[in-house]
Amino acid sequence: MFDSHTITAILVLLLAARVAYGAFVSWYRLRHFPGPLIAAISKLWIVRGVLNKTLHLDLKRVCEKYGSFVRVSPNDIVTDNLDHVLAMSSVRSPYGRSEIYSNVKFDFEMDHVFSERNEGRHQELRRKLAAGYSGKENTQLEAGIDGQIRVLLDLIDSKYLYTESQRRTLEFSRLAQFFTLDVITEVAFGQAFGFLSRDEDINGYCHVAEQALPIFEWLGVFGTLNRMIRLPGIRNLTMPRPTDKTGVGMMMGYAKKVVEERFDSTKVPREDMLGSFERHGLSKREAQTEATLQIMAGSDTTVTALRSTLLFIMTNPIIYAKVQQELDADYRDHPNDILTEQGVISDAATQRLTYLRACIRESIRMLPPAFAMLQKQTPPEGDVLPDGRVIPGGTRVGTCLYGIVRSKAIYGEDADVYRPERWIEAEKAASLEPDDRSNSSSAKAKFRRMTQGTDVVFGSGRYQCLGKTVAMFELRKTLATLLHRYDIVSVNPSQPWVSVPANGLLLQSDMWVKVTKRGAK
Ligand code: HEM
Repeated sequence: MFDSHTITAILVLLLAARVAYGAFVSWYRLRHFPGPLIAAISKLWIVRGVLNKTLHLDLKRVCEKYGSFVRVSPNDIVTDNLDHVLAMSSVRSPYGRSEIYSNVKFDFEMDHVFSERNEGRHQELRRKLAAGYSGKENTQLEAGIDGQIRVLLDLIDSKYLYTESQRRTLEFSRLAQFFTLDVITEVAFGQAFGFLSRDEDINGYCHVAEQALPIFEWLGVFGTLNRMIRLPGIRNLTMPRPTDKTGVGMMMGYAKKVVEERFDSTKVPREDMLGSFERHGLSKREAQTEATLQIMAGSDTTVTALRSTLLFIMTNPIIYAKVQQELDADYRDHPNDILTEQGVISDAATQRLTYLRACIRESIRMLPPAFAMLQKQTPPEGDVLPDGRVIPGGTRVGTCLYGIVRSKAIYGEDADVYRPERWIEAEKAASLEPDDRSNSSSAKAKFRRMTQGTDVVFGSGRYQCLGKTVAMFELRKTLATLLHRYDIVSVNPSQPWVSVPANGLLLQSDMWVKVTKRGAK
């Protein structure tokens, strides 16, 4: 018989063979896709990026090094190929959503439109939601947003202006967070939660939501862990509930209460977003989940765009001067219709502010507020790339967003520079040219490509962000009003803010500014 040493040696050999076999199988599946060696056999490469908070930049770096389709984990490919990214989400694409979308499900009884992986139900949900989100059936959208901008202005005027007698500074990132939460609750429920009017993080909501983001990020990397916390028996302890006093649960409770009041068969639906959802057949239960999703999807994203556009403008004196000149000229030329009843710059007026709109677009390009890979999944039969390589069925293919928005091929040699003028120049050149779709190097094609590359920050095709219209509407009006009314400068130019990636979003803090009121222009 074998002695104990021999048995141990055999066991070690068997174990080593099992590990080697596992590594081989793992590598073999996507062997024709280059990438960091460690990524072929484990998720360690992604884990390192998450730990260092550099994953979005690491992805760009590997796409530059290995080509447009790079393997970043045993079953993950990432691409900076804009055409492929658009094709994966197009209406007729055979790709579907990968399981990472299930990670954003917060109500364990029901998927919302962002977590739904069943294509039929996803389409059905979008059909019920689209009109409400588009603003067409929401006659109160502008007035609702104006009301919150008014609260913001009054708060700044009364508490945060820097004057000769009161040398006060403002931590803008915090106020901006309160503002976007109030706007989105106003838009979603027809009544703002009231963060701004109390100038307070009610029940520590923002704090808890911020703390949760890194946890969600890890759950996204380790899908098994994520499935575990949703198991019956465990989920009651780990998942948010409408009875919670803070965090997502608090918003679920608020949504439940408002929807209960609103979805009453004896009442005629209002002309707002919830009313539109009801008219298009969304059930009461679905409306509660969708309204909570709006808060999750629409606040952290829009607030980053608001803060970053302000940051880019106030730290570029030449750009800042041009923005204010444009605003002042519009004020002089249209004194009677630039402001709404609430003293906010009207949406119609913001359409005339070409330069400001270019600034917003350029900020979204430079610092996309949401940059997770948002992996789609190949159909069971796989996909064949134009170069003949086969991506096997069930492979996750993610977007390398920084590789697209900072692409020199699309945006030119100065792709890393904040230059709003690029949009105005490109649009003008495109408008001077006859339409010729066959010419891919034409000014028209170049402008279209730039637009597609930046629009992809909102996703595309059948998965495109439903809140894009609302977000852009809010950004245009808020920035135009703030920059017309105030001079805003950074208190600490060597570190104007702290901005940290978490779960594919950016979290900012310590954005201290000095706000002074501008005279009549
Ligand atoms: C600058 C602000 C925003 C950015 C950058 C952004 C970005 C995105 C992205 C990247 C997606 C996913 C696309 C995909 O799955 O491929 C998405 C989906 C979504 N967003 Fe936004 N978003 C923003 C603002 C908003 C706002 C304000 C709302 C709500 C009013 C909102 C509601 C949604 C919803 C409901 C979805 C799910 C769409 C679906 O699954 O079909 N977003 N957004």
